[in-house]
Amino acid sequence: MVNPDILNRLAETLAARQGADPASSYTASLMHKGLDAILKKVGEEAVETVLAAKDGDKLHLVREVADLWFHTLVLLSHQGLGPNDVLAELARREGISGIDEKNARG
Ligand SMILES: N=c1c2ncn([C@@H]3O[C@H](COP(=O)(O)OP(=O)(O)OP(=O)(O)O)[C@@H](O)[C@H]3O)c2ncn1[C@@H]1O[C@H](COP(=O)(O)O)[C@@H](O)[C@H]1O
Repeated sequence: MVNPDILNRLAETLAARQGADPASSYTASLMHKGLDAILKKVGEEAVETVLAAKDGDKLHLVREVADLWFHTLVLLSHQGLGPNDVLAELARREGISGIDEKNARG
């Protein structure tokens, strides 16, 4: 299994790209273009993910989801957020669903 720390390492790299010379990297260039350009990429990658899922090629799907995750991480970083904010929300929901299951069982 791949070490999940990759999300935090990538987030640190993305934070370092904020304000860097746009000519120095893809991420620095995208962040320099601003929120609308980042949102456009997130939308494109979401559509490409849907198309990959429909074509039945699992490697293609994994690569498109990686592109989508990467661009959502760029979005989070641009907004002063990071993967831990999303993981905390998922953990909170896991707690909620645990409570719901207990209630459902009576
Ligand atoms: N994980 C990624 C990553 N995933 C996807 N991409 C880029 O996202 C783009 C995907 O867009 P497209 O498929 O539409 O390809 P494109 O035509 O080149 O994109 P556009 O010019 O149309 O925007 C490609 O340029 C990919 O290289 C990524 N670019 C960088 N990273 C990581 O981010 C970190 C910082 O990267 P740099 O900013 O490049 O140093 C490094 O650790 C990289 O590994």
